[in-house]
Formats: sequence, C-alpha cells, structure tokens
Amino acid sequence: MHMAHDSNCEHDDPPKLTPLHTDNGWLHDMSLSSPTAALVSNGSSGSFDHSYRAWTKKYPSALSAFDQIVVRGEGKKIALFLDYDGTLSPIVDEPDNAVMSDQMRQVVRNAAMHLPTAIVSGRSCDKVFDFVKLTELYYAGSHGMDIMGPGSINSSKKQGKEVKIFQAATEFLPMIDEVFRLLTDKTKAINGVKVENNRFCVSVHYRNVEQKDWQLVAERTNHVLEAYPRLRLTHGRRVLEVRPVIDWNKGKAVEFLLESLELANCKNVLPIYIGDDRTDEDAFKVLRDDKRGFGILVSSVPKESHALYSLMDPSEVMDFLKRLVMWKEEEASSNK
Ligand SMILES: O=P(O)(O)OC[C@H]1O[C@H](O[C@H]2O[C@H](CO)[C@@H](O)[C@H](O)[C@H]2O)[C@H](O)[C@@H](O)[C@@H]1O
Repeated sequence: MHMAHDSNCEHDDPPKLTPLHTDNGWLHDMSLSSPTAALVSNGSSGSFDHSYRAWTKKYPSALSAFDQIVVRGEGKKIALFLDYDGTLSPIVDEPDNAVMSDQMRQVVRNAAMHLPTAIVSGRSCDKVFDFVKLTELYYAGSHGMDIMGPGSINSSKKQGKEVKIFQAATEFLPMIDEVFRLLTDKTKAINGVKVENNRFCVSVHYRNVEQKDWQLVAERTNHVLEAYPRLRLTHGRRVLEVRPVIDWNKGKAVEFLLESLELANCKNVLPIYIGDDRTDEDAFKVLRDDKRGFGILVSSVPKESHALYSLMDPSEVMDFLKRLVMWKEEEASSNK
C-alpha cells in the first residue's frame, strides 16, 4: 500500500543523530517523522498557523528579512550552498521522481553565474547531477563524501574517466555495495520499502511503508548493520541513512569547498547554506559556530535548527534565489 503523505506537514526531530542499536530511539524518530505528529501536537490548522508564525520570530523568513540579509552581504562575495531534495525539488513519494523544474534550474543557473554555487546532497553525485543537469556547479554528493567541481561530472561521462576533487570514503565502496545488496534482500518482503544506493551511503526509504511495519524496517536494517561496526545510521525525512563512521558530513564538505574556492578565512565572504533536512544541520552549525555565514532552513513546520532564517518550501527558495540574483546584478551595475 502506498500511503499518501502531505510532505509539507512532515515533521522531523531536532538535529540529533539516532545511535545505532537503540531500537526505541529509531521508532521514536520514525514516529516523529509522521505527518500527523506535527498537526496533532499543534491542534487545528488555526493554531498550527499561529505556532508557525511564532516560530518565524525565532527563524525569520529569509524573504521578509531579505534587506537585512543583503546588508550583511554588501561588498562581500556570497558563496551559495544548496541542498537538493526538499530544497530545490519538492518531496515526493518516489525518490526517482524528484525532478527539478525547468524554472528552478534556470534560477540556479543564474545564481551560479553570479555566485560560486554548490549542490550538497545525500544522493550520489551522478544522481543529483542527472536531476540538476548544470555543469557550472560544484557537487558534493553522498552527504559531502564525494566532491566534484564544475564540468567534472559531465566531462567524466564524455571521457570515460572521473575527475575527482575529493572522496572521503573510497575504501568503503565495496562494503557499501555489499550492504546495499543485503538491505535490499532483507527488506524486500516489506511492502513499500525502497533501498537506494547513493555510492558512499545507502538510503532505506520507508515513506511508502505502512506505519505498522516501520519497526520491522528499523529492525531489519539494524540487524544487517550489526555485522558492520564501521557503518552508522542517521535519520532523514522518512529515510534511514547508512554511512561510513568517518568524521565527515555536509558541514565538513562546506568547509572543504570554501577552502578549495580560496574563500576560507576571508572576511569578505558570506556563505549561505539552504537546506531542509537534519543532515543539513551539520552545515548550518559550521556556519553559525564560525560566525561566518548562516543557514536557511526550509520547513513548513516549526522545528529547532542551527539555521538563522527560514523559508517555507522550494517555491520560496526559488523566490529567494531570484531576489539574490537581482540584488547582485544591481550591485554589479552600480559598481560600474
Ligand atoms: O541531502 P538531500 O539532497 O536532501 O538528500 C536526502 C535524501 O533525499 C532523498 O530522499 C528524500 O526525498 C525523496 C524524494 O522527494 C523522498 O521520497 C524521501 O522520502 C526523502 O527522504 C533521496 O532519495 C535520498 O537518497 C537522500 O539521501
């Protein structure tokens, strides 16, 4: 059975990682991802609107606070980091159908013409590139474990060889393939489960699984991972993510990209990271702790975050990017 979910009402837990082998933690987190959890805790849609408005006092809309944002960016080079799912494309039931609109593609292309721009995604670089199709961007796939520069994915396909900028977990590739096959096999009897190979990590999707079977998904995944102490589990939007136990995440990827772009340790740089997922919190935190730039959380439900601002959904992300480009263009022409 495929459960219809209103992804806008999806609630995720605060950005803490679920420890492996703690069954209650898993199920608790999985339940909190249920669409009803947010609504029930907020009562009617009226009080829901009220709590969202109250929440935006703490995390102001990046559209309403746009003037304040550009004051911070005046005379600075803005580096843009964009998550993919739930940020540039709406959340949909089938991960392979999470296409990006042509309009959004054009907006991101325009942004990349003015600002160094990177996509930072849990998906493999190849998959996210197949959706985004823009050669002028940096791509940090597999939660930042696979970083490629402008043109490298496309040219690697043409030339039959990959141009790697950085891969943090190459030694894990055989293990990840093995675990992908095992997880596919061990969960195949559960209706609605989808196991996705994201090269340096594996996603176990339970979005289309009946809630009564969520525990089974968690148990089977946990059981497979018991034999792999060098892998750990994190939790995204109705997805369990298996990844290597290495000190690397989207935050580290942002730091790495800033270094590569020679934008680290520069006072005249303002990095902005836009994302919707718990894994994006690592990047929000890096920017917040360094007091360098800031994160913008994409969420239509109140949640705690290391981000400074918020946007409701991908359409607001598009509006924000358009305004940012217009402002950059005006700034460039007034400097002529
Ligand atoms: O870092 P991201 O670019 O946000 O990737 C995180 C995961 O996104 C995808 O799953 C999520 O989006 C799907 C399509 O809308 C949705 O069906 C799923 O429930 C979400 O969890 C992707 O499929 C995963 O591999 C990524 O890790």
